[in-house]
Amino acid sequence: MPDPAPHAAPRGLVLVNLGTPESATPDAVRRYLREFLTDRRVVQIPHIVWKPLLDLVILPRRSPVVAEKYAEIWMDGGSPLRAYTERLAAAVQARLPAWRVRAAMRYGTPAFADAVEALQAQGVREIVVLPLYPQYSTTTTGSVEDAVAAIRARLPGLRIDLIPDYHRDTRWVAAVADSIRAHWATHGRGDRLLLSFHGIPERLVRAGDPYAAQCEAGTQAIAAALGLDRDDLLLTYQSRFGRERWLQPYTLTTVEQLGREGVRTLDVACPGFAVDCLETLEEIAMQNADAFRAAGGGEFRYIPCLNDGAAHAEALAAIAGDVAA
Ligand SMILES: C=CC1=C(C)c2cc3[nH]c(cc4nc(cc5[nH]c(cc1n2)c(C)c5CCC(=O)O)C(CCC(=O)O)=C4C)c(C)c3C=C
Ligand SMILES: [Fe+2]
Ligand SMILES: [Fe+2]
Repeated sequence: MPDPAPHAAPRGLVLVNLGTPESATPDAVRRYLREFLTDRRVVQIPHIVWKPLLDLVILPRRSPVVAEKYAEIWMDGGSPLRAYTERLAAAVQARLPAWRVRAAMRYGTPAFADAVEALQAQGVREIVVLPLYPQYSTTTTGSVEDAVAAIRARLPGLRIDLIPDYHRDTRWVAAVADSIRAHWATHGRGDRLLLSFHGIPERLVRAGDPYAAQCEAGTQAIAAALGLDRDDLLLTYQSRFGRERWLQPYTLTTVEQLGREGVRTLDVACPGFAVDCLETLEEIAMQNADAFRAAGGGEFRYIPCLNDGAAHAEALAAIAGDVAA
């Protein structure tokens, strides 16, 4: 391939994460949850039933409780999910000088459509969209695909490619394995290693969502990269919402069981989350850690997400570069 012409239009890369409230207040949490939980990719209950339930019961009850949880993890740069995603985009930009890299959120700000339009205004004609979900799910990546379809219809002159998943990409797997090894180098290897992924309803997997299979395949790849057998790792699912049966085993039930068994040191990583957020910093590192100890367990050692670390930025830059090659 010849080098691109010196005045070739720059390529765009949009790293898309879920979204998060603007502030740790009940009002901001309510606005965020309302947008998120009315996406039909996320909740499939007919709106005629779901909207009144959401507005009259779920949001009034949940928003103040969840706002307090956000307040416990809030950072100087705002919500951890947004702050880390923006730092990650800057770290990827540093590795792709010929590109224009932006962070965007599927719900809330910086809005995905605004990021794409800003790139277009900078002269970008080809955009790679990288949802920050290593494993594909209709509930997450599928929703970003909907947003891409809407933009394509509105801006037909743009070429937009989307990376559906990277759960077995060797560079990403190596970055996760290295982060676990680095934790062991500092703290020593724990008695057990558990990988906790965000859950989804089992119903969606039965209907064809590949998410669970990708969590399993990624776990096998991470085990192999660590030189372990698959049986040396536990894979569990967290963050259940609602009454339906979600993917099993549940993280909370498992850590309580491990605590009852008297496990002294438990290492926990969350490789489905690109960056730390409410579901890792509060649910795992606080709630699940407390539950483990209350059940009789010893030390619960949370291994942070890849966040804006060099290995992560390099892996994502390489994954995006492959699409454009
Ligand atoms: C309604 C059901 C939900 C599905 C399905 C779901 C799938 C899903 N979510 C993530 C990643 C994240 N979820 C986060 C928060 C969060 N998720 C749900 C519900 C569902 N998620 C809710 C209601 C919330 C908000 C918190 C709460 O009210 O309990 C976050 C963190 C956001 C933050 O601001 O820090 C992430 C990230 C994945 C990967 C996924 C499916 C695979
Ligand atoms: Fe979620
Ligand atoms: Fe949660």
